[in-house]
Amino acid sequence: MLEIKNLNKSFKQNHVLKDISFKIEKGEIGVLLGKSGAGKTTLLRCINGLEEFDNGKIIIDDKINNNSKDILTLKGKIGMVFQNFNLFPHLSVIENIIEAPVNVFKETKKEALERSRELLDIVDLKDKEDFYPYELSGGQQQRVAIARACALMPKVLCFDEPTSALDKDTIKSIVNVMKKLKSQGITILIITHDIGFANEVADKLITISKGVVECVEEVS
Ligand SMILES: Nc1ncnc2c1ncn2[C@@H]1O[C@H](COP(=O)(O)OP(=O)(O)OP(=O)(O)O)[C@@H](O)[C@H]1O
Repeated sequence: MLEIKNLNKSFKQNHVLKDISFKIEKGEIGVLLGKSGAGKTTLLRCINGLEEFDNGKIIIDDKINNNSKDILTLKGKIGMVFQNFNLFPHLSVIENIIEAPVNVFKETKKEALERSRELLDIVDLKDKEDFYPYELSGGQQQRVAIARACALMPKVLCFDEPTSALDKDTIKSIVNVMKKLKSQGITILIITHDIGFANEVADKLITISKGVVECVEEVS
């Protein structure tokens, strides 16, 4: 579950996020819509702890982040898949996925490898574990990035424009992966300008206009 309560964020005099509040239940997909400059990326960066916010709360299950100093309480609970995937070019697919669990979270390699292979199965890339990012298509790299973010077992997974630069069939495979993750109880938040994709995956459409939540719509 991800809940944002009365979150405010300014860059100097520019009040970019104004009293943002909404909630996405466990295993739901929320999509953030809004014109360029509305504040979507800034909100995602606040949720991920990449940006400090002025006041308000970010709640993930039973953990509360009142401001960025509390982000440690949420560490590992939020995963992020970036628009450019951010894979390590010199590491193979499986090495990319186990890197953070082993080096940052000090899991044993055996443990990390086991879960990574399960994740590669979910993203349908079982046969690509020894490939390097440059040997993969854009959609395959996207799926590796998703598996890597999931390797830390996040409660909430955020995506910034996951379908930009992908063709229709590849988008379909990303939709399938998202639905599988959702069925495992992961809460997902996506920024997209792709309305067709939004309608296909979203349980909730959250529209932001000039830093204000304009409407929250349940999708049946
Ligand atoms: N680091 C920063 N310093 C100052 N102002 C910023 C910074 N980052 C974003 N802004 C401002 O915050 C506002 C919202 O930007 P943001 O990138 O969140 O919009 P967006 O909805 O994600 O837009 P897009 O769809 O074009 O990516 C803009 O007015 C932008 O100029």
